[in-house]
Amino acid sequence: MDPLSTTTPPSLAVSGLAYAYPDGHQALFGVDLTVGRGERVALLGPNGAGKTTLVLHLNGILEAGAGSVTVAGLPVAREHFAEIRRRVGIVFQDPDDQLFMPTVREDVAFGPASAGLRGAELDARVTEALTRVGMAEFADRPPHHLSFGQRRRVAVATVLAMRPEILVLDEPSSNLDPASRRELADILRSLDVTVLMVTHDLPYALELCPRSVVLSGGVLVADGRTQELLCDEELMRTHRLELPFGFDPRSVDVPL
Ligand SMILES: Nc1ncnc2c1ncn2[C@@H]1O[C@H](COP(=O)(O)OP(=O)(O)OP(=O)(O)O)[C@@H](O)[C@H]1O
Repeated sequence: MDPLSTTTPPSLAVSGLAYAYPDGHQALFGVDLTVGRGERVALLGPNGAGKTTLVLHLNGILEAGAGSVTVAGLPVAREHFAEIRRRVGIVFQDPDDQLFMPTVREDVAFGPASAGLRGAELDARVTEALTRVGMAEFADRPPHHLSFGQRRRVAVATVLAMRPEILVLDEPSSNLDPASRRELADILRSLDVTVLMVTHDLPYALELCPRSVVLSGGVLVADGRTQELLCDEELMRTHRLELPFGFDPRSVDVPL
């Protein structure tokens, strides 16, 4: 056993997190969630469950009404925002929300350059991130000349270039054709990083994430092996989680 394992803090620790929007709508009720280093966890739940609200607490876009969030032991608090935003890399559903520079290279360099990296170190960081998503040969292309699937991979690279502690993906498989979907799954599986993936695509969750948690009505109602949760018919029915017609979660070879 790794002698550090008892002392290294988890990538993410959410404790008693509650939040009400300014209009009074209570979106989260005392959520507890711990994600260990290198885990890949799917965050499942019906529309309006509070998934986005939870994610927006991870890098301080929303401030906890009660409870706490820490990332690798560092509290998500105003005084740590710069470091927290480096540690928590969020890939939004629409890559065009993240790509705004004239070239792919400049987009990927933007974060590390803002953090002070320069010259050869910056170039190496950009190349490393683009190589990890299989987009190195596109470095000098304008992002808007790329396909949607390629832009999503570049959006992942912009986040990886910051060497995040945790990669948070919002619906990573949406709008991808089957080949791009599989390629992105291969990329995500190859990364040595903690992943929290918000998705309604249950087969994708099963393929990529050994563990899932289910949020419903602002409450974390299940936490376990993805395959077991997807086979729990009552859980699935109660929380409006539906598998595609004819899809049998038992038939999939799942990652350990
Ligand atoms: N700005 C806001 N003001 C008030 N209520 C909000 C606001 N944003 C979201 N909500 C409410 O908070 C609850 C949780 O919303 P949230 O967007 O976190 O759900 P979600 O699980 O991400 O849903 P989806 O799967 O549809 O993206 C919902 O009832 C939603 O209507």
